[in-house]
Amino acid sequence: MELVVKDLTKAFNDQVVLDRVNYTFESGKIYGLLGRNGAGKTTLFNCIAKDLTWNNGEILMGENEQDWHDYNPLDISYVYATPHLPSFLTGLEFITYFMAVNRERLRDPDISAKAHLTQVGIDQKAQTRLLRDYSTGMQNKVQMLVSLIVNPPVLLLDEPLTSFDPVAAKQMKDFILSLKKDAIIIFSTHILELAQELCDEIVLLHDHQLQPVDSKHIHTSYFEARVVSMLSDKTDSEASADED
Ligand SMILES: Nc1ncnc2c1ncn2[C@@H]1O[C@H](COP(=O)(O)OP(=O)(O)OP(=O)(O)O)[C@@H](O)[C@H]1O
Repeated sequence: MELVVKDLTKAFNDQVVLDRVNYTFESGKIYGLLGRNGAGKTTLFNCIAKDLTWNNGEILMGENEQDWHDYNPLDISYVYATPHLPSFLTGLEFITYFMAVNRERLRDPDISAKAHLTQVGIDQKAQTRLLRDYSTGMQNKVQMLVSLIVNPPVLLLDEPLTSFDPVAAKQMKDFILSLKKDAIIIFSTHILELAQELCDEIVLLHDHQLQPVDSKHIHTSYFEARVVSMLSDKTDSEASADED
């Protein structure tokens, strides 16, 4: 499966955020999306999820070029940086409702809502509390859970894991890795170590465009210097000097 972004342009009034962006994402890979504050990472995710309309270009999905087609927003699971949850429901009510509505898309229909919540560390007592009384980390776990209990061809994670305790973060990382075989996973982060640990490819959103970082640099000691250079508009020779 491929997710293809073709000549995508998105502007808010006269502010161009994405300018003829092109990229092909493939299933079986985890992509790390890096960029400076305000570069447009969330905007790109919102376009892919069809939460936003765009000015020009196309976003398509398909097995290969002959098969590229428009897609249903339900094909995209999107974990927002700030949880969007119905605060008036308990964790258990929400997951039970979500599973009923998405019954045909569940990864494992035999796992109960209670078991799912327990799996991500929301204990039985917390399960019957209102979501508005959950901590940010707990809300993020529930948000992540709803994206992971369905079987999405594309999973977008906007700055995930930042609010998780070390045990939950490890659990979620393992969960994300277990989904990689069948999905296109793109996550945005400012934590370079996390990108190095999880990602097969690193893509920078810089100067309104997507630029790959050569994968031979990902696991090197100078990765941080290379990314900082690329995001600071240094020339290649200046970047190499920083790496020495
Ligand atoms: N709904 C909107 N209306 C107007 N401008 C917007 C809107 N959403 C985003 N922007 C602007 O678009 C630019 C890109 O924002 P975006 O949130 O996509 O950046 P980001 O890369 O996710 O940033 P960060 O790393 O800080 O989270 C910013 O200048 C932002 O102010």
